[in-house]
Amino acid sequence: MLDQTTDLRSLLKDPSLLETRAFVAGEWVAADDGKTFAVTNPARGDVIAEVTDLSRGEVARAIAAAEAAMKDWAKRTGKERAAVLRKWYDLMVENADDLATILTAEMGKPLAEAKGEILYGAAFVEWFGEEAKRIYGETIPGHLRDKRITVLKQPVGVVGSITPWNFPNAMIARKVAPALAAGCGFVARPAAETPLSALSMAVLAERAGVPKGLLSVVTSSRSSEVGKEFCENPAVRKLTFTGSTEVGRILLKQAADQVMKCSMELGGNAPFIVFDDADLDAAVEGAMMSKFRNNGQTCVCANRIYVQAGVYDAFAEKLRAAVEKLNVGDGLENGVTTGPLINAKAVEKVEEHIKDVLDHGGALMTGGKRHALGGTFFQPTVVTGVTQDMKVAQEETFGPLAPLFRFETEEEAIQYANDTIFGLACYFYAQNVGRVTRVQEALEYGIVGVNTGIISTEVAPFGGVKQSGLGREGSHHGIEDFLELKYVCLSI
Ligand SMILES: NC(=O)C1=CN([C@@H]2O[C@H](COP(=O)(O)OP(=O)(O)OC[C@H]3O[C@@H](n4cnc5c(N)ncnc54)[C@H](O)[C@@H]3O)[C@@H](O)[C@H]2O)C=CC1
Ligand SMILES: O=C(O)[C@H](O)CS(=O)(=O)O
Repeated sequence: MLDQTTDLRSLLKDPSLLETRAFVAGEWVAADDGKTFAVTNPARGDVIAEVTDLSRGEVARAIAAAEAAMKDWAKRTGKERAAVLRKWYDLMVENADDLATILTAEMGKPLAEAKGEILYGAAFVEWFGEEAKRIYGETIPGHLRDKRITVLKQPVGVVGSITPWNFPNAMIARKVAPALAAGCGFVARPAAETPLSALSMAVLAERAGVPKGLLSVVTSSRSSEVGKEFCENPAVRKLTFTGSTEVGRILLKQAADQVMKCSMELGGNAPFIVFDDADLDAAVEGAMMSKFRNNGQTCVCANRIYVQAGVYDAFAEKLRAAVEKLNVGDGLENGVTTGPLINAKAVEKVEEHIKDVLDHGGALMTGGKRHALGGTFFQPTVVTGVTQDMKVAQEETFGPLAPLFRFETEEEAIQYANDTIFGLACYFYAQNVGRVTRVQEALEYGIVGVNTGIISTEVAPFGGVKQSGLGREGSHHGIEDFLELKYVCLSI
């Protein structure tokens, strides 16, 4: 357990994994002006570390080092790059327990979920290490007898990465792995709430043999300053961002001045549809996993649960029973299924959505209030009688609130589900093959879970349509965004 007297290092098998200095140009550094920012444990509010707080000028140094280091790195063979990534993967797996403890300490998710995230993040490093050996170009039959056409795939250049607090390991891994596999340099700016996970990844990257300067982790509380450096520094040729659509828009506007390649993994508003031919027990299990994973703090969480009229009451009752079995507590405690929310603002968002439902005719089925543990703990909540005009239908709650909407027909469900500016993930439960085919084709989303509430894997393309983002991460598609195509026309 963490508290004022128990230092996080004392919980680790390898205390050297807890780094609080920034990793810049291959060196562990304090800020030039000595500034630091505090990292707190969300379960208790205790400060668990003071981390280097870099300014924009120091970020520029990291970018310059990445540009210099990638000259040799890009010349290495795919197999050579693969060997380094494989070693990094092996070290992540060997140290998974410590990485998970660090992650739970700064983010709050239960240790079992944190361990799952570490292995999920490591899987991207393993996957793209393998992809490094398969960056194939092509030859194209010439358009004239004396012309020979080839297409080369080359690294895009230095990559700037900005990631959120909710998956402080996997969101970086999902970006850095394809970037290094492609031959790029990489500068990561993790969320100020959760920098320790990124720093622990860098400790292991150094041990794995990632060349000095190729990878930097620029910890900073000044997110907009770092974003501007990424968008304005001519050495940066690619920006990869995971976070809210609001911030994604800001970054896209900033990146436009340099016509910079951007990958955007943004907000969601996932519908979860239960048809009357669904396996209800399976649907409840899927809803629980989709809605309450990471305490509802994921961009692919079920944000709206639509249930066909004929099974609405039965589903609602089963869901209530399952929700009331959740065990809310400190993520470092064994058996806890649901940790704290990341901060007070997150609690206020959940309360605002619940109040709006109740003020407009909805009803509380279970939960609804701050948890007796205090702080940012909140009761897992189910509300019923929710309609499309309520806030929770249009905004991402990002917390443990399951709002139930009733619908009559398949057409109505599809219309409601698509009635949003977002298009990241959606889910539905049905068994009729005609319905499954029609619905999966009609839903306007980048990811569709059919009879499952969990879709996260390194082998599939993760990403959204509409205002949920640009590009895809993971799968063999995921490396393309870190490569440029070069067309060579040879006249003989
Ligand atoms: N599509 C996806 O895969 C994911 C989307 N999200 C979305 O992000 C939101 C929650 O995560 P948050 O971290 O609160 O999102 P956020 O968008 O506020 O912050 C994300 C990251 O951007 C940084 N940032 C904020 N303003 C910036 C600026 N002007 N310039 C540069 N960097 C800036 C933050 O410090 C953080 O590191 C939700 O909307 C959620 O759906 C979160 C995780 C995954
Ligand atoms: O940040 C997120 O919410 C993640 O992208 C969700 S997932 O990759 O773990 O599904």
